[in-house]
Amino acid sequence: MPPSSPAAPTSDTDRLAELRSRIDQIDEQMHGLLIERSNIIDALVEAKGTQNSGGTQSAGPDSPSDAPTGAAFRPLREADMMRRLVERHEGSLPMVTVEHIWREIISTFTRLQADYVVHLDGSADAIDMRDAARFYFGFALDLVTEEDPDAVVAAVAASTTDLGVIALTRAAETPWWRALGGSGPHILARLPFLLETGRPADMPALVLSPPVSEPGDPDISVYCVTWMAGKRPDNALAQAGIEILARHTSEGTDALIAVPGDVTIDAIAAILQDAGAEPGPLREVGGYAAAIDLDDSDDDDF
Ligand SMILES: O=C(O)C(=O)C[C@]1(C(=O)O)C=C[C@@H](O)C=C1
Repeated sequence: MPPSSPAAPTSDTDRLAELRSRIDQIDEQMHGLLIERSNIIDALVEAKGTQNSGGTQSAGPDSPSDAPTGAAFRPLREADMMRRLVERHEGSLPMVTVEHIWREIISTFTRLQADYVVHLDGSADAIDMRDAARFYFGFALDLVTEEDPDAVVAAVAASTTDLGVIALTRAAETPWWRALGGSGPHILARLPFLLETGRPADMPALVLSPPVSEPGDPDISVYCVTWMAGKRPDNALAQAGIEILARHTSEGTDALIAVPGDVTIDAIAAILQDAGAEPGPLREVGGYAAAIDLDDSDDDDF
């Protein structure tokens, strides 16, 4: 028998090798771009002044800052970036996967600017809460589970750097939001940001932070308000696009409401008054970027 010679490459194996080589090139480009992005973040950290505020250590990518986390976070900028990703996206890669990759990148670069931990609401389902926190803040971050929403608020209030995540429960056990606002914690974001039926990490939650240095003008402002027990101004509020995020009723009703940015505080008070709810003073306690509903999109690629 003649010695067998190696099989000549078939056109299929050629094609496979060519595609893998193209994937390697793309991976190299992506890696190079991430390295370039991290170099830009180093310069941005200096420009933003989020470096170590006066300690002996110099802060840089290897030594996260002890500057307030609020100085590092730019939630509205993050929302703009996410909107552009949604607009540009096409093809078979699920949009929520793109969101996840970018959340990991942004969280990592935030972590280079401020050293913080995230306090989680232990009264919520532990797996759902952890999924939401990991999806939004990445896998490198320290998570601390607190007993309940009040303990999360207290932990964020006791720190200049830490964040909190509280599950949104319409009928709340306590009016935990009373301690928000002013120099206390603020609501910074609402999760999830991209809405899609069946998406992973879909537990509705609010993110708390120390006051951010440039809060900007959020699409949705969040207010605390009280009204008379037994009154249900839900429909009147809904007609103005106002959502009751959570409420707690004892002698009166304490509510946390989400209000479109163009509705004034006087207009909210008037709606409640007209509905016979006799509201107390309204206090703004934060705001967030409006979510993007992928199910509503005209684009079939989602
Ligand atoms: O733009 C900034 O101010 C940044 O710090 C950069 C960056 C990012 O990685 O793109 C990180 C954190 C902010 O929340 C927003 C964006």
